[in-house]
Amino acid sequence: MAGEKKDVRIFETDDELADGLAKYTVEIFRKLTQQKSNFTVVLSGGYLIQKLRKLVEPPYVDEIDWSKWHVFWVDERVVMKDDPDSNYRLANEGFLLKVPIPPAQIYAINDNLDAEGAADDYEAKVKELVEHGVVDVSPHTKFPRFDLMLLGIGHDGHLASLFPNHQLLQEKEKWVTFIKDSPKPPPVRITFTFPVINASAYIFMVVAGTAEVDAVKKAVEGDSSNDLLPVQRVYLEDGEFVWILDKLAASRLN
Ligand SMILES: O=C(O)[C@H](O)[C@@H](O)[C@H](O)[C@H](O)COP(=O)(O)O
Repeated sequence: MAGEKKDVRIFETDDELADGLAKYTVEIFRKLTQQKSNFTVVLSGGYLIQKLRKLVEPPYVDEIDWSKWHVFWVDERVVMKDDPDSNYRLANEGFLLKVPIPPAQIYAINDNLDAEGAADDYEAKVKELVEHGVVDVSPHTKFPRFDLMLLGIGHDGHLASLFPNHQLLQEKEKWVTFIKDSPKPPPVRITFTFPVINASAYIFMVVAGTAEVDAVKKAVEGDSSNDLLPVQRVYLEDGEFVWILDKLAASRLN
């Protein structure tokens, strides 16, 4: 994670973090939609969704033109959309149902397909949206360039479904791929690859509580080991990576 601008914002309480996350999301939305009419947002699963709770309340909810939003998932579990493990379901119930984003602009995975089929289908969908000018494209790498990725990490430093020491960390061609042996259950998932993540305009990495303190310290402060965590392998070619932490997640930072 060298190269790009690194920004660390620390909040005292969970409510202040949710407030800050809503405020920065509004700021980025306003900034980017001065030039264009679409705002492409990528969500992870995990507790990120619950941290978006202030964005769906006044004043923030009224500061966004939700008709401009197009919503994607950085990773998804290969389960039915109504399964308790579905990241779509989590986001839908905790966030999307509370805001007027046109349903056709919410891109869930096809839950009738197996992992490989769902990954190919999702990549084809993103390609179509690139062709129609909905999703931008990186002028350097030709990978899709999403406006804002709202992500979380695991205690092992994974992001999306890109886990330590897994061969998917090496994927350089595909936009979307699949995994059948995820160490975090459930095992079968699809995920965006590093080249897609690295093409993003903004990433907000939201971490709260003590579970990921070591991963946060290693990623934010760096270390001399060659054993990079997945989150340390993010290298935004032309973007901004913002850590949004509560004071517990930041408690081991110098
Ligand atoms: O499907 C998933 O498991 C998530 O999308 C995953 O990428 C998540 O963002 C991190 O694992 C952090 O999860 P927690 O917030 O639960 O720690």
